[in-house]
Amino acid sequence: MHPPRILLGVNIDHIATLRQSRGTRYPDPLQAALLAEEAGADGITIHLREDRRHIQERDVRLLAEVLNTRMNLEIAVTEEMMALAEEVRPAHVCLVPEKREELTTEGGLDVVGGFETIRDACQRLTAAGCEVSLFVDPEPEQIAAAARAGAPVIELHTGSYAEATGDEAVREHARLAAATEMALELGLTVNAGHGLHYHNVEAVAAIPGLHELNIGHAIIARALFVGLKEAVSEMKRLAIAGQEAGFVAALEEHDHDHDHDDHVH
Ligand SMILES: CC(=O)[C@@H](O)[C@H](O)COP(=O)(O)O
Ligand SMILES: NCC(=O)COP(=O)(O)O
Repeated sequence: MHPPRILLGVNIDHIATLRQSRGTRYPDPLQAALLAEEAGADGITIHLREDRRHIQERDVRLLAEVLNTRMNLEIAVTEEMMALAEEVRPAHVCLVPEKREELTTEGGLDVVGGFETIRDACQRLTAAGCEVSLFVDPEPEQIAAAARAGAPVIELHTGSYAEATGDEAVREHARLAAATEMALELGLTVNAGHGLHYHNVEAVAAIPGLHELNIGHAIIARALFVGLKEAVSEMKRLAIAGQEAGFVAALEEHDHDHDHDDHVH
């Protein structure tokens, strides 16, 4: 059976990065979110960092009022962030690790190490009506812990894949595929994101069973040259093409295995 179409969540953090770099009112993340939705974004992702380097609390509250799709709010597991999420109640909350000195999110959440805190956070957010996702590296023990913690969704950190080249990229891609398969077997919904761009997105979208890709930096960067709507719709087209190619490849592999079995018997 044909899988449901893969979804694209557009991360608009870096619209706010540009605004904050001068303390102006522009460019406005709200305007970006609405344009992205018009271009086909299935959801809008924002990361409210503790240092407020880009998205501000005001953006979160205003976006909650104007979005036509769904908000995916990325936050660290701190009391301040948890209280805000419980108040705003975004459709999705993705719990992420955070370091002040990092340029961008460097690794996945350590669900094994912080199990009780993360399990309690999942319970609180679920009680507030949010669907919780945990941003994890493609590591079996982290995925198993995410399922035990009660998160219905994980987002696989694709940063290591995005940074790799040659054989290492092939290995990282295989890790993502194996992690997706394992998570699906545990009944989790599997999203993926970080560092995806116009040249590597198709291979990730081809992994069977992925639900949604969250992509920001590359889309906002391309928007400078082609406009945001074009940048979003091009990314969406590539994600869907990648998913389709993965589906065809899986069918061919299945047919090949059957032919092989027929010859053996
Ligand atoms: C958690 C994640 O991978 C990103 O969505 C995150 O938003 C990255 O943070 P910056 O946008 O600050 O790079
Ligand atoms: N969770 C990943 C995300 O939202 C976007 O990350 P990036 O494309 O800005 O690296």
